[in-house]
Amino acid sequence: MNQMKIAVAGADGRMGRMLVDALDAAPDAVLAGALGLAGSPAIGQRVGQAPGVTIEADLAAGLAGADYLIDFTRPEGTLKHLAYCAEHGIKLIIGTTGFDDAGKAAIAAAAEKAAIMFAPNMSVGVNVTLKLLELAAKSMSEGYDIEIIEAHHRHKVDAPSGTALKMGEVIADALGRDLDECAVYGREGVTGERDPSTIGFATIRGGDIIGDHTVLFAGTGERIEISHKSSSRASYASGALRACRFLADKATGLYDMQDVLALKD
Ligand SMILES: NC(=O)C1=CN([C@@H]2O[C@H](COP(=O)(O)OP(=O)(O)OC[C@H]3O[C@@H](n4cnc5c(N)ncnc54)[C@H](OP(=O)(O)O)[C@@H]3O)[C@@H](O)[C@H]2O)C=CC1
Ligand SMILES: O=C(O)C1=N[C@H](C(=O)O)C[C@H](O)C1
Repeated sequence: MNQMKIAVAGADGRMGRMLVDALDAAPDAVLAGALGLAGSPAIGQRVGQAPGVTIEADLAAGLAGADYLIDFTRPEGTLKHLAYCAEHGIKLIIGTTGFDDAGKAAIAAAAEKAAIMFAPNMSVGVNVTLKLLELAAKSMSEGYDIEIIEAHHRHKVDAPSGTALKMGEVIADALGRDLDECAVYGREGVTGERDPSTIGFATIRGGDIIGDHTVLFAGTGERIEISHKSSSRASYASGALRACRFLADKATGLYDMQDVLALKD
């Protein structure tokens, strides 16, 4: 079998370790390289079951044998990796969240030179939930207040989560609204009555919560809650491998998990 040669960025991180394990278990893929942050004690450490793979800070060394890079790091790290992958035609699977508009534009531009998967949540369940939210928002466009509540572990550095923001975008699009104009990120003090055109966000951080998202449609006399709860990071890792398989025959272009799961209209 022709195995996919996949490198992992942030190989010593929570998702990086999970991805290395998933690659070790995948019959159609092999860990072909590993990247770490320069200065980290992880540099030079051996990872995975494939012989000779060590965590490298130097991109040329870490990516020498790879056709794919899976990157769950930080926006500044991903953008550095992005430039290298675009230049060398390495397919890039981006799970990192917290990009600003300039970062997102750089990803779109790089997709003209390499195939890129960019999704704030690679789990099948969350991506099906996005589809359910589109339907719910269209059916409850009047008379329902929409609030998005997310909870994550104490180490998470960005808020709201990339998934919560994506949920907001999907709902705003379905309602013909612009999320930048209607999002309310937290409330404090005398806020006045709720504006029905807004989409509210609430963020919880604590302990080892892997990732919970609930969208509340609160009407008169009833409320609907659509929730997804992660109980293992394995679902993100298996989604990332599925994304690699999807990119196998793509040379360029920007894709998301809705493409992988054929959930686009
Ligand atoms: N799309 C999805 O399905 C999912 C997305 N995520 C996202 O993935 C990202 C990583 O999450 P998680 O694994 O929990 O985070 P961790 O902090 O556990 O891991 C991050 C890794 O990236 C490395 N890193 C940090 N900064 C840089 C940099 N500037 N350049 C290169 N490498 C860097 C870290 O190195 P060091 O340890 O030395 O700091 C570490 O190895 C987050 O943005 C998170 O939101 C998470 C889960 C699922
Ligand atoms: O940082 C995390 O852990 C997660 N981040 C992603 C996000 O910001 O949505 C995906 C998942 O919720 C876990």
